Amino acid sequence: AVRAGSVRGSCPSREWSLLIREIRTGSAMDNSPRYMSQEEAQAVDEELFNEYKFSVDQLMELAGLSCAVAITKAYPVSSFTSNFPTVLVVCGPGNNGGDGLVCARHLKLFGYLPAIHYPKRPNKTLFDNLTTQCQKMDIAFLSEFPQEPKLIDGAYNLVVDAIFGFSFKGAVREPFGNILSLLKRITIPIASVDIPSGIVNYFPFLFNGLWNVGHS
Ligand SMILES: NC(=O)C1=CN([C@@H]2O[C@H](COP(=O)(O)OP(=O)(O)OC[C@H]3O[C@@H](n4cnc5c(N)ncnc54)[C@H](OP(=O)(O)O)[C@@H]3O)[C@@H](O)[C@H]2O)[C@H](O)CC1
Repeated sequence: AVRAGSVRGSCPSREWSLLIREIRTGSAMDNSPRYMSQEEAQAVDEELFNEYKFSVDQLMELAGLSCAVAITKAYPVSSFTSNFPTVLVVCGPGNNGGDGLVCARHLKLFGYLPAIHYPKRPNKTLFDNLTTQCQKMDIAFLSEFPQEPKLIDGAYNLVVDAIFGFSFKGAVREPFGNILSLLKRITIPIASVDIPSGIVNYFPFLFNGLWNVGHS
């Protein structure tokens, strides 16, 4: 459901080589994620929607909850050095962003202090409702993204990247280009929902048709 890592320009080579090995083998280590092709993922989607009658709301709730649970294991509140377990959740314009809204809600229930940046909101009831639910839980929405990496490092313990999932393509458009370039320069960890945003641009030859099956 969630990948710990980053889209940093100077990511440690060991992290990248592990990632590449996982992608190539699909099972490099115990507990490593499995991967399927984009076509296989679409076929699973079709089956879940058409044959098993799941709704997108259901799948998104499971995805967001799974991400929040994964974060409690990878980044427990007790591991933070700050007294305030703040987390910045950055949500994109598609369903990956919806996963992030659900994740933020569950993080709050798990004792974290999430804040959300959601700069491009789709005009759909599903996303309006998820936004309302977060607001009703007193989760702050930041209208502006902090423009200095040190401001993010100083105010938060973790960033949840729910910007782009498997429908990202092409050169990144604003305001997300600016956001990704700032996230490359922060030092706190980034937990990515489904796949690290922007990583396709780093390894297009690897990501041609390969996607994490753990996203839902
Ligand atoms: N399959 C499942 O079981 C579930 C998956 N979930 C999650 O949903 C995402 C995939 O969601 P989708 O909406 O298809 O895609 P994204 O979240 O990646 O967002 C697509 C939008 O992003 C914008 N976009 C695309 N490329 C760029 C770019 N280069 N620059 C800027 N913006 C870009 C674009 O929006 P526009 O408004 O700009 O047109 C796309 O529409 C999957 O990864 C899972 O995380 C669900 O939770 C349900 C279950």
